[in-house]
Amino acid sequence: MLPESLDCHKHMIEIKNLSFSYGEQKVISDLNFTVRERDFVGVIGSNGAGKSTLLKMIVGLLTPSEGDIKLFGESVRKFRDWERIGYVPQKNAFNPLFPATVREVVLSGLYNNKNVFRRLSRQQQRKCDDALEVMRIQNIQDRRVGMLSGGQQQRVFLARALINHPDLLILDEPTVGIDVETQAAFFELITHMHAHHHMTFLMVSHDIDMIRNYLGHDPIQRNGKINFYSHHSHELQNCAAEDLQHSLT
Ligand SMILES: Nc1ncnc2c1ncn2[C@@H]1O[C@H](COP(=O)(O)OP(=O)(O)OP(=O)(O)O)[C@@H](O)[C@H]1O
Repeated sequence: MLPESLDCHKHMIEIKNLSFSYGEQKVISDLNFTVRERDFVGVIGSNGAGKSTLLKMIVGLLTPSEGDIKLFGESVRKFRDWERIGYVPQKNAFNPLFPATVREVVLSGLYNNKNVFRRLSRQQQRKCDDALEVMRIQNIQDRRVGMLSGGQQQRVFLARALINHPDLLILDEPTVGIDVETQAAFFELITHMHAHHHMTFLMVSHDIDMIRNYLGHDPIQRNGKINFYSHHSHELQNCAAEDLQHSLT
């Protein structure tokens, strides 16, 4: 562990004494956990362990029964800067009749209450082109999303999450329904983003091999049936070296 003075990595997510129950069923109990800038945290656990519930609390879709979550230093209850966070929920599926095209869905990642009715700028269209290219879906951008395969739809959701260049990407089993080849390419892409673009990741996955290969064999923390694996950049490199590397990439 580095001394406090060298820990220059900001806290992206701070979880304190967090508990959550659905009625009588307690799903998360007294969880304390911190995700720092540039960490890659993998969350593994059996079905029903509470992983999705945890992510939903982090992105403000569920309210904790007890405790608090801070995002970029601010309580999730007051947090408004959602553009800094990309979130891909589990088991997305569009109704086949859903009328939007791939491009429209990806662009919708840019909308907030303020600009939903504004004309999109050239820069925003470029961001969309970049996100489509990264997920290799430029060739299907004019197709209706409801008509695509599950794996193609998942790529659309990922492109939508990436369009704002978020600082923090939260992914709930992002490769479910994606073929093995695309899964490998996807993991390569996100590990590249982590290593070279200094993004922070929190990812639920059932792919224990991928998690262990990238984050090590032993969980750094357990809560009930949930195991947390992490690549702590702040423990592996000192900040000056990292900043130099950042300025060179
Ligand atoms: N809306 C809900 N109302 C009541 N109980 C729920 C609700 N959503 C989830 N649960 C229950 O809470 C528990 C945790 O569910 P959650 O979806 O967080 O688990 P998970 O670890 O993500 O599981 P999986 O790996 O199967 O996706 C399960 O027992 C589930 O049945």
